[in-house]
Amino acid sequence: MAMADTTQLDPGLIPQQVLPDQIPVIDLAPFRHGTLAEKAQVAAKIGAACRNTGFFYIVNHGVPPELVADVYAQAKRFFALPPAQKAQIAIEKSPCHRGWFQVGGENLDPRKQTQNGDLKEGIKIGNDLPPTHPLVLANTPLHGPNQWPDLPGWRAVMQNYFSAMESLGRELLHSFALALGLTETYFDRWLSTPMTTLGPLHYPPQRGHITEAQLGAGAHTDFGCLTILAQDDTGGLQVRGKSGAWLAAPPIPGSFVVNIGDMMERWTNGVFASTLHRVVNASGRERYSIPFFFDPDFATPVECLPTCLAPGETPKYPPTTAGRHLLDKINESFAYHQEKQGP
Ligand SMILES: O=C(O)CCC(=O)C(=O)O
Ligand SMILES: [Fe+2]
Repeated sequence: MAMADTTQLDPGLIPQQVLPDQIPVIDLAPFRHGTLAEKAQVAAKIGAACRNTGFFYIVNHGVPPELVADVYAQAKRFFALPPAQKAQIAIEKSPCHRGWFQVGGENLDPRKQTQNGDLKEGIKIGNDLPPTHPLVLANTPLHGPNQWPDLPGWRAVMQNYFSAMESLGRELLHSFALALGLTETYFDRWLSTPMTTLGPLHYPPQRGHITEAQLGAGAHTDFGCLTILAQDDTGGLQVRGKSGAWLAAPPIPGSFVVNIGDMMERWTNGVFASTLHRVVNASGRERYSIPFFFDPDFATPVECLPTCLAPGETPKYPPTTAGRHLLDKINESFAYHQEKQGP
């Protein structure tokens, strides 16, 4: 392929093939429909993955494949618009971090990517709260209305997917609670108005000599509690294994990739791992992915969970809140957001 010939990967960017125990494929059906014992077995597998690389695939998750296909179709429809039309919903116009960001608008590895941000564009879609919602009236950062493009049918598809993923996120938090020795519904008290974000991404093909100075997505850990990712068949997602080697996390049809973010690592005092990952799109093709970030209510206290402190141990992190934690992380990655400090 002529295009691939012009692409040269820095040797450090070539991943190892993943072994099944490094990023396991977990069948969620027995968790969704099974007996208590079957649920406990699935939770134990999820707990083992969260304590290891913090990454796993889920299958039989209950989200219809047609809905996932519709979201890809609508995301591609938006990204194919002329830039001026996309800019009508530019994220810079939003008081609550919603809308389109252009290629380079997010920089997930500012230490290595000193000249350019990530080689991807994206859209941030959150919980669409009206101006009269008490949290919006109280000027709570990151809460408010979405910016919707003027594309018939677009909003309905995104909202359907958003709801399906929110339900799945709640279910996964149930499994996390069981895996941590807590009651299944332990986290539910902090999920009244969870800070959830659907963020379709488009990675243009990357050519030439590819180095860490600009990747599709620079090496980073996710900010929040948990991420549920749909990736297309292009490949390019890499996860840093416990040994320090970069592992390929290839597409598996019908699956989602689930991973732990920094907030969950902090909440569990490091019991669950928030692991570096990155996207190297050397395919010569466009790549699309659809991450969904699931975080609890803004005011949630994030301090060492009761089951995560061994006798004699002290917490590794001072207490914070979910909102403060997310604002700090967003400010590190989105230059435009830095003046929006929050409380
Ligand atoms: O596109 C992907 O496969 C991963 C994206 C990602 O890691 C992120 O947006 O946090
Ligand atoms: Fe990520």
